[in-house]
Amino acid sequence: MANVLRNSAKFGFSGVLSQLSIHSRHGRECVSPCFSLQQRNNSTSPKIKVDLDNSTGVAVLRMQSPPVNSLSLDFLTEFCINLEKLEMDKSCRGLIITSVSTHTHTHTDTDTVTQSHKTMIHTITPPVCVVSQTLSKVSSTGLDIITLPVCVCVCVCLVSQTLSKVFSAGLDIMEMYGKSPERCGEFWKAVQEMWLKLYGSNMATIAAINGSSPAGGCLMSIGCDYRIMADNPRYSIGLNETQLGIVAPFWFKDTLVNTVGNRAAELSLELGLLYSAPDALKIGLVDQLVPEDQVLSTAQDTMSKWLAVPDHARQITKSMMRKQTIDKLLSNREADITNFVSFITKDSIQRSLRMYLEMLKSRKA
Ligand SMILES: CCCCC/C=C/C(=O)SCCNC(=O)CCNC(=O)[C@H](O)C(C)(C)COP(=O)(O)OP(=O)(O)OC[C@H]1O[C@@H](n2cnc3c(N)ncnc32)[C@H](O)[C@@H]1OP(=O)(O)O
Repeated sequence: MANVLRNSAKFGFSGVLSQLSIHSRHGRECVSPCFSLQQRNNSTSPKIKVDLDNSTGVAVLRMQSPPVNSLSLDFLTEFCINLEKLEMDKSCRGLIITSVSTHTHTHTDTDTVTQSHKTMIHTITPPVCVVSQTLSKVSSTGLDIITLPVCVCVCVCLVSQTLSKVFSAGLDIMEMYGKSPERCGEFWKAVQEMWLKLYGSNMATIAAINGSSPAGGCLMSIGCDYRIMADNPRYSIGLNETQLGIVAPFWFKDTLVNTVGNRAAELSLELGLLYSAPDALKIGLVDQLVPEDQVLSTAQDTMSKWLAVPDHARQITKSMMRKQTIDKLLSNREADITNFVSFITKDSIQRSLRMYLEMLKSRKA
């Protein structure tokens, strides 16, 4: 019984990890050094960074895909792989999803070198910062220092692009514009997968929304168990699909109805409303507003309350609340993909997307 949700979500996509891996264009598994004794299972990859704190059982997943954390096929693939890894790790009980809080995006690369210096840190004017470390051995007399050449890790941080103040700008519109039906189908399957994994997760999940969160970004937020949003007048959240001339599918709608109720969802979806943080709180689209610099710490404090509830009781209850919604997509996945592909590839819809993209660009000018 305790695994109803997990089994339900896993049924129908066994071997997803391997399928997703071959879809990834980057396909780079993350190997990163351990910087903190508290943390393990850490991974650093181009679009997502995950830190699991072993002492609390809470993982923080940071989206770091400039400029706006849009959900491309590559991003979704990486997201699902990370989620699956955490789901399988029995020591991970809670997941916080957020966007990197700085304006800079970090590319991390690793290399091994041999050196004969003591520990040292070079800070070179951005964009390059080199950190290197070696081991030295002091003789028993304390007079001779035998410096051992050792393999050390060099992290090269390239400040390459700026990440806007967004949680996620939603689905990557470029994945839906001018693409072949096959590619659109592959993309949509990854969108489904992201939602199935998140909405059906056995972990307690909290969205720490530290930026705007339209459409697919909102879906990701309402796929979590709890939402904490930065109280910043610049940020908005909602399922605004109709504003793009497209239609949110039934499982986006169901997730919204489960969160805010039928009437608010109806208004919200038909008008494609994007809510300010206070308005989102008013309709229950988010659960709590806090000053921007407290979003993550509040999520961590809140998570400890969620984890105080015995896992099995929380998981069975979550399953009871969400299983029907999940099963509806599981039993209609192929039809949903077919619908999406035939809808999105229509000339009229492609024209709407082009106009929307032009509008986004002209707003900048
Ligand atoms: C049956 C079909 C169902 C499909 C369901 C669809 C779900 C979706 O999620 S559709 C995507 C909906 N998303 C949006 O409407 C958000 C659009 N973006 C924005 O409103 C803003 O970009 C912002 C508020 C998220 C951030 O604003 P700002 O910081 O001012 O950044 P810019 O607007 O200048 O954007 C920078 C850069 O990024 C491009 N971009 C923005 N959003 C997307 C996106 N969703 N996909 C792809 N690209 C996106 C934007 O065009 C800019 O590009 P450049 O001009 O080349 O720099």
